[in-house]
Amino acid sequence: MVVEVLRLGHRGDRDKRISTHVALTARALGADKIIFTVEDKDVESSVKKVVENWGGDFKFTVEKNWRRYIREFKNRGIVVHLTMYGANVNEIMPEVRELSKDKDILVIVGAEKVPKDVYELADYNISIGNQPHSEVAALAIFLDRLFEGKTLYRDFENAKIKIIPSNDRKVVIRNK
Ligand SMILES: C[S@@+](CC[C@H](N)C(=O)[O-])C[C@H]1O[C@@H](n2cnc3c(N)ncnc32)[C@H](O)[C@@H]1O
Repeated sequence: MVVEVLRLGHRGDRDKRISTHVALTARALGADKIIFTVEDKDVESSVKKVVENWGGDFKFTVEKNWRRYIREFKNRGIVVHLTMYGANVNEIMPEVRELSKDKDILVIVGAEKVPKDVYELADYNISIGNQPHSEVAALAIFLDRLFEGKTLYRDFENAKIKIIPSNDRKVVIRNK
């Protein structure tokens, strides 16, 4: 299964930090690729620097024609839109996990108001509770439920920096 995250919208300076966090959270919690719908070279270079230092093969792309991307994705996988209006993640996740055994997943998270047709394009509109919070939190919980915690142990290939988990000190390995 390949997991991709579509970051729908990005309001320039205002969203630089949170959009970067969406991408880093996607990578750290098991997604393979992030797709932005708006170009931002600063965000792109921050994410690429993390990949260069911390390893793995996480992809960063920009797709301005995101509706076409979603439609084409549906030929190979399922589309999940995270929204506070959706069906509760607790009820819907077993079904999504079952489908993920032989299908890829595209997870959509918004920045500002999400256009109405996204709700129709998505196969699943899923809420992480029905209170407004953050796309970073919503994405983190969704991915953690999808992978059932396993990606928290993931090793990233070709990492220049690696942490050895420790309860009482910082242990960092740097590969030249
Ligand atoms: C700050 S919110 C803006 C939402 C916007 N007001 C709207 O009506 O779509 C940004 C994104 O966070 C995610 N989000 C926020 N709260 C959520 C929740 N309770 N469940 C799932 N996703 C949520 C959604 O992906 C949303 O598009």
